[in-house]
Amino acid sequence: MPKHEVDYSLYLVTDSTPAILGDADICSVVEAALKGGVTCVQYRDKTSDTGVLVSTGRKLHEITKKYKIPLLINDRIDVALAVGCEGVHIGQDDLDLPTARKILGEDAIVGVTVSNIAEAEAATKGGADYLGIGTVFATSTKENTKSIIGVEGLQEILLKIAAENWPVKTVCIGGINASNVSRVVWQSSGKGKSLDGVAVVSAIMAAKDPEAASKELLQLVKSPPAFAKSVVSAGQQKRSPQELLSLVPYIIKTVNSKKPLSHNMTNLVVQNFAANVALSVGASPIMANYGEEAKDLAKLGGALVINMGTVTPDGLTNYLKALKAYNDAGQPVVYDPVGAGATAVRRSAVKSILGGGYVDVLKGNQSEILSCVPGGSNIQQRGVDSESGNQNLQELGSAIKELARLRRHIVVMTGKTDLVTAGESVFAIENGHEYLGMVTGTGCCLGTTISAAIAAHPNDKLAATISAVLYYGIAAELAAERPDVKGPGTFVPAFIDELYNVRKATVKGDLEWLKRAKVTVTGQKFARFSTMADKPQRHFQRPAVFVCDMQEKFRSAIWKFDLILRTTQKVLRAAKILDVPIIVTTQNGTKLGPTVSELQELTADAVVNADKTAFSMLRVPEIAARFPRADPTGAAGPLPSEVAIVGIETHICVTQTALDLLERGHKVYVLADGVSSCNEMDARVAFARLRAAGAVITTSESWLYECMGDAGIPQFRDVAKLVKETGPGMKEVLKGLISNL
Ligand SMILES: Cc1ncc(COP(=O)(O)OP(=O)(O)O)c(N)n1
Ligand SMILES: Cc1ncsc1CCOP(=O)(O)O
Repeated sequence: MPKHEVDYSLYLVTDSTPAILGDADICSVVEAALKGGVTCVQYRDKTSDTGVLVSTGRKLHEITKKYKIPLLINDRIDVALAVGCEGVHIGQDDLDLPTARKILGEDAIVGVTVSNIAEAEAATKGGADYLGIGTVFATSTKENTKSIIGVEGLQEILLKIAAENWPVKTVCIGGINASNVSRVVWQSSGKGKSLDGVAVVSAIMAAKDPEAASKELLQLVKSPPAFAKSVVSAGQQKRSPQELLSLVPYIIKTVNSKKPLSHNMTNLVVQNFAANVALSVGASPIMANYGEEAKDLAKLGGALVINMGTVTPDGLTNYLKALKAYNDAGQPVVYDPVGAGATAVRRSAVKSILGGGYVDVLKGNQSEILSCVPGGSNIQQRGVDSESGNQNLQELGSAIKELARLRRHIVVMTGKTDLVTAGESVFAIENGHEYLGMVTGTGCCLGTTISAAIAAHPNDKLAATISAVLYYGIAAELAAERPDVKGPGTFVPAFIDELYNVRKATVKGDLEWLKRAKVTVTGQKFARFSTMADKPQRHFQRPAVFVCDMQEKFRSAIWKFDLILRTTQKVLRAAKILDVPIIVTTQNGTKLGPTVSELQELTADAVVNADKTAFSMLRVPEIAARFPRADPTGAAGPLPSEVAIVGIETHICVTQTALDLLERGHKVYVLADGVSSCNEMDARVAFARLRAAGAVITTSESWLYECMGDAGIPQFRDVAKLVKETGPGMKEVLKGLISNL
């Protein structure tokens, strides 16, 4: 097998010690593991003499050859030569890489252990085929490990490899097993960086059934963990503050109606305060610090808050148990690293928690968040200034953006200006009051408020988090302004009241409070919340584009498919310019193929991209959740969306989607130059039906101009340019598709 084709997905490293192998036979264990799907094997035997190493190595090679899987020898180049196997794995203290390469030749596979960027660079430049990155987690299999690097150390090395485009494969090693493998693989991928596989010893060599263990591990390597299904998408991050503001009432109302569980593992000082805040914001609090309970609690659809304000060794064990339980259940977690940089114990607790699971939201003040930057932050802690052009605010924004990207979660940095990011835009929120900083526990209770919002909105955690921060800050302003509030002491009960009052007002449709919102993308002007009565910035308040089932298999069957494809491309390009969310579906993708290749890149940022079997796109739960029953006043539901539909087939999926949207009170634009059916007549009849049902049948160009509403909007020039560029082609589309409708 050419070495560039080696699959490192599940790399078995053997161990012959009784503590791991027991009395099993190494060859039988390796063969069982190969049957289970192991993709690469390393013979690692630290105790046998050379004769045994060579004879066992030869036996193992006979077996691995049968499965067409490469065999490597740990440390010993002489043994690898004697066995005639595919290569070696060398550590930092073994024979050097150039010598190994010289002896074994270019065709041999040479892997090198690395635990930091400098070692990774030297090994890559020295011609290593792959890097064994570790030790990730402490493991009893190898006690004399130089450094435990955690998932963060692993991520840092992978990021560097991606940034430098180093041509080297990567596996991680150390403490990898079925309970953490999909998380580690997932946390190590994204933004160009990824692992090629994982290396394990005890998870297979010590397993009762090595074949079953290998099968399970391989499956876990290839499947994302439960919590990955609802991470913030690129499309969600591109929304404007205005768009996010318009979601706040809906988010607060959903917390009110769902009453989600807010499971607080919080410090001794704020237990009571946090429980009362949870009740005021409409959540159902449980203050449960015993980790064993978390498995059951995680099944109740809520969110977990880990607040390490009064951390203890027992507390840490309990946090890690709860974190795992919520991760396994795919339920969200907020982590508040209280006092993170203050003591060595807390610094180590931060590492354990961030390395021990996935947190959806990391929330803390400036110094706490900067203490969570791997390797420490270079930013001088000067205090957050409110000016949008402020240098420090920009710097802090960049630091938390990096942090959010690295861990693929949301970061909330509180201060005079609160900053929120999921790795792209940094949203700055300037609501709140100085009393918040004069009362113990207000920061902690923001974590509780965020937990309620993300539990109620697991599919849009960014909007939920921003809503929670705004709601909390504005309630504080309202409380501080009350005549009965004389200082921090009287502020506390008033604040709890105002959290309650704002929620109740929102449920009744009174959104006056939200006009105080000051949210912006750092460096830009504040967005203002506008009700429908205020002058909208864009003609359409809540536009969206639905791309229905534009799949490979339909290409030849659909009447004028190539023409509707051109329209779809134009509409999607315009949607990107206008920041209009894109929703995509495929119908029975395994059978009918993916979305056509021409639309892959244009739909990469779609806020939903789902496969379905039902004909209506609204039957996809994720889409249905985004387009619930609307209310034109915004009082009894979100404001109506204005949805443009392109895709196929006009008389089936497009029709059913349009009817479902209309039934939920949304406005529907069916773009006649962007939809089609196999049979032209079916499409014509469908148009008549849709028009009668209240849909607007129009052209893409008309919809785009209506969507913009005003040539004064900043995006107008780009959209007009796009329309002009595609003009001649579109004439053909219109003639071909709708001249005879
Ligand atoms: C795939 C893989 N990665 C790392 C190691 C560790 O090798 P080394 O540093 O030489 O330590 P020992 O294995 O000799 O204890 C490995 N063996 N395989
Ligand atoms: C060989 C090696 N190198 C770093 S950790 C390790 C042992 C990994 O063993 P396990 O998979 O049982 O944790």
